[in-house]
Amino acid sequence: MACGGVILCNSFSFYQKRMVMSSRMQEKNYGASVPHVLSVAGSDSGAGAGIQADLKACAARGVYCSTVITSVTAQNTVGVQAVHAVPEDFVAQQLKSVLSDMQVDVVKTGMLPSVGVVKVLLQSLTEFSVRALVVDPVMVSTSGDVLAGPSILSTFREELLPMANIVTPNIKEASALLGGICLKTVADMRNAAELLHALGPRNVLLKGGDLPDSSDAVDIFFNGEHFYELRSSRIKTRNSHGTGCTLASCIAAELAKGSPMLTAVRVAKRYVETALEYSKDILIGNGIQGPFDHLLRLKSGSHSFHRKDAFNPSDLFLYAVTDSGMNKKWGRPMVDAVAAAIQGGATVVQLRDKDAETREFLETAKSCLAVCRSHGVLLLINDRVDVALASDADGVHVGQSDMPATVARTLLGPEKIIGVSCKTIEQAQQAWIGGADYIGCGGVYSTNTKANNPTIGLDGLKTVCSASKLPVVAIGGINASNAGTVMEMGLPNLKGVAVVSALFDRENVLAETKKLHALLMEASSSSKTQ
Ligand SMILES: Nc1ncnc2c1ncn2[C@@H]1O[C@H](COP(=O)(O)OP(=O)(O)O)[C@@H](O)[C@H]1O
Ligand SMILES: Cc1ncc(COP(=O)(O)O)c(N)n1
Ligand SMILES: [Mg+2]
Repeated sequence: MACGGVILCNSFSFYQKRMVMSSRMQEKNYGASVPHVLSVAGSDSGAGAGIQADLKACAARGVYCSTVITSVTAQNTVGVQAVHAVPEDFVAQQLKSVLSDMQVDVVKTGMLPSVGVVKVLLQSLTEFSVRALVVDPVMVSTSGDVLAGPSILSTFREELLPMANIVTPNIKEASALLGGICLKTVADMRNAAELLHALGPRNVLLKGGDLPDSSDAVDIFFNGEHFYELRSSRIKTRNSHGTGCTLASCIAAELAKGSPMLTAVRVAKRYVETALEYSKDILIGNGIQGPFDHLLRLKSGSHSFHRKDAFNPSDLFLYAVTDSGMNKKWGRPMVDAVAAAIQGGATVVQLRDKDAETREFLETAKSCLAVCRSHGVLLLINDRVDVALASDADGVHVGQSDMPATVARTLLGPEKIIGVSCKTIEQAQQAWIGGADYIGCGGVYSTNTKANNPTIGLDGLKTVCSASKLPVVAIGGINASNAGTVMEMGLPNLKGVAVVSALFDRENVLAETKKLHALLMEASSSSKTQ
């Protein structure tokens, strides 16, 4: 029986090395090491598969990925146009550079174009210990182009597979490794997985993405004792280029985080399925097989929806905060009220609904967002970071007992807008440190929309505005009778007023918004001339 996986051969020295290294680093206070996968694979210029897929998969799974490039392919969604192998001694140099310096947890292999490259890799693995080796025995691209010829097969079988903690062939690769046997059914796949296991890898995952006539995507996992049939529905999409590379990288990433093998495989399969489902309609390239979006960020067709500019403090000028109770009372859907406020001159809308069920809130957010986007007006969501993310609204507004701005910023990313309700200088300072874009300051006057909310008055507003490093919108009991007074004070950083009842607890939202807008225009021009 062969060695049976890197972990058994080298685990002691790995842990020893890691302990010495990390204590040295900690002494110097450089911080904690992170899970790390080294991908040894080919470059795909179209970036759907190969090294590029591995980098994206590891990034998506929260694992650092270093890369040793074995081959450079000129490739796109049509196929592989040319292959340029990296000289073997240069592959060796890359391996040495990475492994002699960085603490690699798991090595994942993809395209290994020659016997020499496999030998160089195996040599490095004897010099530098890692916890696990994931082998994706890439041979032929889905487009049918050869990435590693049949001369590689015996080295794979006799030298690489025995070192692997897991090998992840697709149907064609399994067939080639087993001398050309025919794989047509799940039963054939089980049989092949067992035969492959006998070659020495600790675990086998035989991927069935290309199994003919299967309505499910079925993979067979075999650990030498048990078979597991991993099934998911087959997603109808052309965008499946790089699924194999991604699956293997994700397995490596999960192993690097410390997951057991079967868990890593299950997570990886679920991840590929999720990414394919998300990306099923995106269009990149004109060939038959497109790449998918590993980071679940590319929104198909949504670019026409995007607002023109980043946050501009003058957007706070007339800030409409909705109230579902008021709109119900007046018998109008939220989206109509929002449309009327925008037509009347509202410059930003905040969707505030403390009672709605999540599904209903999300639907409302999506329909209001469509209206806001078509008018170039920002839509913020009160409190619910999840709803802001799910609807792709422009940001959130959080109160002092909601999610802290700094946590919301981590979840929402750098470009979403975050507003924080503040009553004091300290809270305003904290909002700034937490990465907020503006603060809402109040209640300036007393209001029915918020119970037990002490007012800070115009003096409190002035105190906070003077100290704030962020633009401020005044809130709380503001209406047509007092908005002028607030704006005419000409307070530093005060960019506008936020209004609830004065717009939405009225019969005619359009008329009320227009009135308030006109009044604010007049007040701000008179404060400028003072
Ligand atoms: N259309 C699909 N829907 C869902 N999962 C898929 C689909 N195509 C492939 N997969 C999954 O993606 C992974 C990679 O499989 P496969 O495409 O067979 O590998 P390769 O890219 O190496 O040919 C497997 O887990 C497989 O089940
Ligand atoms: C550099 C490189 N590595 C691997 C693959 C396999 O990916 P797929 O099976 O999705 O074509 C590829 N096409 N190119
Ligand atoms: Mg493949």
